[in-house]
Amino acid sequence: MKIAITGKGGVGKTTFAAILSRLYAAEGYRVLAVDADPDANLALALGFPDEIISKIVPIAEMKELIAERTSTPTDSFSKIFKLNPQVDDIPDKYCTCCNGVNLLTMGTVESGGSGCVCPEHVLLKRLTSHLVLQNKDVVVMDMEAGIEHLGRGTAQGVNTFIVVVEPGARSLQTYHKIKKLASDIGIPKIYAVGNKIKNDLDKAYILENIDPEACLGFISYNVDVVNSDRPDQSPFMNSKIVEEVKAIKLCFDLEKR
Ligand SMILES: Nc1ncnc2c1ncn2[C@@H]1O[C@H](COP(=O)(O)OP(=O)(O)OP(=O)(O)O)[C@@H](O)[C@H]1O
Repeated sequence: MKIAITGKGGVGKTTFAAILSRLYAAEGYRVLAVDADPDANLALALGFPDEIISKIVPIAEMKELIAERTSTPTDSFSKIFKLNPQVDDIPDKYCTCCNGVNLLTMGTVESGGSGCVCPEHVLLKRLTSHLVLQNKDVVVMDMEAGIEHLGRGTAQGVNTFIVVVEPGARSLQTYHKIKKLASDIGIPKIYAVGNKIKNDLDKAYILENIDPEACLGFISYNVDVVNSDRPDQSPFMNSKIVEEVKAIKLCFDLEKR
């Protein structure tokens, strides 16, 4: 199963992706968590210690690897390069494992843009679409905020989108844009998780503005989660949010059965 966690900026994608990854790992799944959001720090949210985080090099910054796989020189990338670089060995060789979760950090393609075709981008795109899955494998991708990445095809090969929404009009607007784009790339149904919920009115507002059957559940606004966004902390240490994500995961697993 390859799940992309998407949504507007700051809604809680990284928090949710980290807890979901840890929950699948605790059940014995081989979990590959992919940090595809240049603004996120999925390693931190997963509870990786500082000494491990400081050694992580994003794939997009591995100039020699990109040059070797796309057959371009490292110093000045030529305009001619391989569009089908070998990527099958990359997850095993370059991911960092901690707390039962294998993490692959994609990084930023500086020269990006919606139509970007450069060696770095070609490698990342091929990598996400070729993450090979076996029976008990789950790939959880923490996506860049918004919808531009869908246009760039970063989510190729993903079979499920979970959109994190908060009770606000802009976040729900993003949900509808993602729904449309997902359907354009052949994903008929997307799911939603309501985050930062303060009361029943928040829940009702979300349910009125999305397809109610797409809603997997809600996560309460929790000030301890804000405080867990610090080194050597993780939202996974907060039992209340973990229980809420467990209930959401159960609903999702039943849907997918
Ligand atoms: N349920 C919650 N209650 C309170 N704060 C939360 C909750 N979920 C997430 N947050 C806080 O909201 C902020 C944004 O969360 P997070 O980084 O997970 O969002 P994101 O969607 O990945 O953001 P970005 O788009 O910037 O990558 C963080 O400070 C996080 O601690």
